[in-house]
This record gives sequence, C-alpha cells and structure tokens, in this order.
Amino acid sequence: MPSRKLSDAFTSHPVNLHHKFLDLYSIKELPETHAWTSQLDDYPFSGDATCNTENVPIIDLNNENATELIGHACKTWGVFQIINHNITKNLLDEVELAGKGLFSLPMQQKLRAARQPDGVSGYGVARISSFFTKLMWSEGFTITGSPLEHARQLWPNDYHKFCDTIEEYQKSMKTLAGRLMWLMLGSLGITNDDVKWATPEGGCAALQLNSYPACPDPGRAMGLAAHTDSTILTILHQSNISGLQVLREGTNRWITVPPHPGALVIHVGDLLHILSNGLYPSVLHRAVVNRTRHRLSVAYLYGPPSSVKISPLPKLVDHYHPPLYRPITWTEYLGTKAKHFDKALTSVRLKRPTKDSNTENQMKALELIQLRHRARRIDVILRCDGDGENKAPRELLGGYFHWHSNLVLTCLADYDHYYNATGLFRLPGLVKYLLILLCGIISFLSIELESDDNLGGSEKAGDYTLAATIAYFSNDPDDDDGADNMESLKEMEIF
Ligand SMILES: O=C(O)CCC(=O)C(=O)O
Ligand SMILES: [Fe+2]
Repeated sequence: MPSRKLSDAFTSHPVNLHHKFLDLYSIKELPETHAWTSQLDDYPFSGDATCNTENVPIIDLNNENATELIGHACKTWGVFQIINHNITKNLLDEVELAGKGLFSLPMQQKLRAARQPDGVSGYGVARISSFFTKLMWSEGFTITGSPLEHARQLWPNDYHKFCDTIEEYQKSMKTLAGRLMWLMLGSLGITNDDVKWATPEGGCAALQLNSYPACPDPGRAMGLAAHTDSTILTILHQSNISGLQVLREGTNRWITVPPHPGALVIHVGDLLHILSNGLYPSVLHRAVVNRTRHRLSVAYLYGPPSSVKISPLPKLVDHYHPPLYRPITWTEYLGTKAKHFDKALTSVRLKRPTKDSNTENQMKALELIQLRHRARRIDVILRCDGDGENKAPRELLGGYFHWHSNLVLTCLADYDHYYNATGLFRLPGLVKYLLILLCGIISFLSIELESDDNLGGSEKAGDYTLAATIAYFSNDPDDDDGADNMESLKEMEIF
C-alpha cells in the first residue's frame, strides 16, 4: 500500500542530525565541521566560477505572452523570476519578519520544535546534510499544513501573530502556485482535460524558512549545498540579500540570481521534470553566504496531491518520445530523494533499449518471422492437400485472404527485423499500424469465411494470424510487453 501523506515520506529513511546543531550566530571563526573545500566534494563546488554574463529571465505575469515566456524559461533555464504576481510587498515583509523572529530565538527554545528524525516539519539543519561530510552554514524550519502546533511549542503564550502571517502567506502562495503550474503546463499544450488532479483545491505544499547567518569565512562555507527541489515548482522569496545561485543548463557555471525588488524566484522541480518527460529540467541550485549580513529565504514547495501518481503526461509521449520516468507519488519520490539524493531522478528513470535489448528485439522479430513462415507453410500444405477441389468459393476466398494477410505480416516482420538489425530506416508508425490493422481485419474475414467445414487447420492458422497481429502490435522496441506477447503466442501451441 503506497504511503498517502507527505509525513510518511521519511519513515523508512530517518536522519538523526540532532547532534549537529550549533548556534551559528555566536561563532567568530569557521569551525572545521563547516569548512568546505573544492576537493571535498566535486558536486557542490563543481563549476565554482560564477558568472553573470546572462541573467535569469524576469517575467511580468501581466505580459500577454507570459505563457510562451515561461515555457521558454522553463526549457532553457529551469528557473525564472516573476513580477506582478499579486503578492503584496506587505505580506512578503511580514513573512520575512516572522522568519527572523523565529530564528532569533535562543537555541533551546527552537529545539522545542525540532524536526523528528523521520518527520517532515519542524526546526533543523537541512535534511540533505546527511549526504555531506561537512555541515552547512544555515538552519531551517519546515511547515506542512497548520503552523499551530509548532508555533505553540515555540511561543506558548504568543503564537497568534506567527500563525496568522504564515497562514495568510500559505493561502496566497497556493493560489499563485496553482496559477503558475497552469502557465507552465499550458506552455506545454496541456489543458484541464489532461491533468484531472490539478484543481485549485488540489495540490500539496510545504513552507521552508531558511536562515543564513553572517559567516566569518564565507569563501569556505556553504549555505545550502547544490540540489534540485522535489516539487512541481518552488516559489522562493529571497530577502534583498543575494545568495541564490543556479547552475546554467549545459554549462559548468553558477549564475547568481540577484534579488529584484518585489520579484519571486520560480524553480522547476523534479516532478515537473517528470511530468514534462524531461522537457523542463529541474534546476540545480545552491545558496552561498556572506560575511556581514544575515540572509533569510522563504521557499513554498508545491506539488501534487500526495497520493497521485505522477508520470510523463500522455500528450507529451509518443512512439518517438517514449516515457522516460515511471509513475511515482510525491510521498514516494521524497522517500527516493531521501535515499538517493542527486540520483533520485535517475533512479525513477525507465531503462531505454540498450544494445542488448535491441538484440533482444531483433531476436523477437526473427522469431516472429520464423513463426509466420511456418504458418504459411501449413497453409500451403492444407491448400495443396487435394481439399482444394472440394472447397466452396467462399472458403477459397477465405484462404486467399488469409494467405495475403500472412504475406503482408511476414513482409512487415522482415522489414522490422531489417530495421532493427541495421537501424537504417523506419517505416512511419502510423503506416505500419494501418497495414497491421488491415491484416487483422483480413484474418478475421478469412476465419469467418473458412470456419464451418473440414479446414480446421486453416482455421487455426487464421486464429494464429490474428494472435500474431496482436503480438506484432506489441512487438515494439520500446514496449516491454512484447516478450510477454511472444510467450502467450507460443503457449497457444497452434503448431
Ligand atoms: O535560500 C535560497 O536561496 C535557496 C533555498 C532553497 O533552495 C530551498 O529551500 O530549497
Ligand atoms: Fe531548493
């Protein structure tokens, strides 16, 4: 039974990082536990050179071409900033203040709301910390659903203000996230009919407050190590202090996303990467720290209802664009991420035909050819058996039909075998399927016409032609069921 709630995500991958809490605000010298070096880990520091010769697109949501601009940004960057998003400056300031209030509490007080090792919400170091030997120069607070329980732990008598602000922010973010998701999906040609779960009420989310205290040695520290978000999309509010960097698609360079007054940063997350069948890549990003200023960011992590299976959208999948990822719920994906981290997307990727499976397909095609040749031989034997003289005209017509559908199928099998063996040229799928469909109809007619007397063998051959037609439909290089169909075909033991 798959897990239904987001909070179930980490039960099988708990991380105990409680011993790692340090009060970063009072430290005057970077401790060894927090000193990152480029040799330490090739991943977070690779592409160390930052360069801003190009800028992350800023898109005005009032622009009449917003959908196209967003589509282009998702495809080429996986990140963009938005303005005119209808979230008031006042609300952005309030949520920032709420976060600052929380992180400025004494450590003992914050620890009252510490995240459980197998939990999602609460105070703690970044969950991805368990994948690194060095610690990050940050602390975080995650809120899923109502902030009430944690707020009461933090401020037993005075939690209302925090709760009101967070709840208002969550409400506004949900509306904006739904709107953005539809702009993103719309830019892929997806409509409401294609994604039934994407309703205004649907969708799950978590709010992540990140705090990056001023750091005595920012060049050797890491605020938040490179990662992609396990979301459909993330709406990030960064205070007016820069720190967010994204890895430019196809390069090895980190680009700083400069704070733009009133703008919100939107990340393509792993689940949109899956839904779009890889067309919109999730963006790799990290947060760096600075020597003098405390930086705060608020990430709204938006995803589908937690028990909905996410897979490449059927509209974006066809013979030439087979699905790249297997279906997975958000909860399951979070569990996968907790286990595999940066290999999570790869771990849900479907295996593409390799050289070996191509060989397998060639074998399948060859087997099919051999079976078809046998069918033809039996047909010929039956027809030359002397019965021919006694046949009624419609039976002869049936035999004729049968013979020809056999012939076309055999040619197609030969052709596909040739294609698979040489990779030279492929018959357009539609033409192939139309021909096969025609064969199926002809075979059916041939059974109807031949059915009622002494041509039992030929009737079986007719059955066989139909079965082979079905198998042929499935005998596709990208279809794992092809082998099963061949097996059931053999099990029929027609010959
Ligand atoms: O603080 C930032 O700029 C990045 C935060 C982030 O990536 C996250 O919360 O997932
Ligand atoms: Fe992130």
